[in-house]
Amino acid sequence: MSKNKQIYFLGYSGHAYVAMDVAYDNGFDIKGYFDRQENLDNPYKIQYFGSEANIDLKDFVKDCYVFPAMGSNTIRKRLYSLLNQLNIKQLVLAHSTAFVSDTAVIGESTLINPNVSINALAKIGKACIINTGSIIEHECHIGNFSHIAPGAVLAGNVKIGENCFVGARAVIKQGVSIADNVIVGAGSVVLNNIDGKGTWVGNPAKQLIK
Ligand SMILES: CC(=O)SCCNC(=O)CCNC(=O)[C@H](O)C(C)(C)COP(=O)(O)OP(=O)(O)OC[C@H]1O[C@@H](n2cnc3c(N)ncnc32)[C@H](O)[C@@H]1OP(=O)(O)O
Repeated sequence: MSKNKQIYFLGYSGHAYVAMDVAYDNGFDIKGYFDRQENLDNPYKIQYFGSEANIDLKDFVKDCYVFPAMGSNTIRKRLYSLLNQLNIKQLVLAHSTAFVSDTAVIGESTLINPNVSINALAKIGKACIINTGSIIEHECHIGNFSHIAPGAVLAGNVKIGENCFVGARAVIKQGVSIADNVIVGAGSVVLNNIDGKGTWVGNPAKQLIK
């Protein structure tokens, strides 16, 4: 099979399983995975090659793609940066049931899961997760390493910073801007801008102070 259809994964747990389904949906041959520890369940019956930190990764993967598939924004950012430094081939993985406008711009190593809609002129950063069934409306911007969880809705012109997490089924009102490093709880409804980092929950969303 051509190297253009061969891919290695960094990480092999719940989030990676979903990303692997998207890779298979795109006709990729998964060559195996790197992780700190071997996944002994190995539900996809793929080969383990050890930790990416312990080998000459670029030489090992040659001209194949590598996808950072960790649910943690922080770890995904670190792995993305490693791939970038080593000049290893990265790509956008988008499931065939997702709608992505031709006018949308998507950064490399971003995962777009089944039944997502990404509408006109949206801009999505690098190594983001646009999770199952979420809706990213026209002209939304999402910063690098952010995760939009299943079923979340970003109405038109919403801006989300870097390293954010928008919980499952959260709704962000049109035109709202959210700063870097913000967490929005599952099912929360954000009606106003969020200017500093922190966790916001409820309808209307309020900052969670513990
Ligand atoms: C494929 C996937 O699985 S992707 C992952 C999808 N997962 C999600 O979307 C989950 C998102 N996470 C949440 O919503 C979490 O509850 C968080 C991050 C907002 C808060 O978590 P924690 O900091 O652990 O808060 P904790 O559970 O201690 O709750 C603190 C308070 O906030 C309230 N609260 C927590 N989450 C929410 C929420 N989503 N909406 C409203 N209130 C909430 C709690 O009821 C509690 O209130 P109390 O103090 O009056 O009892």
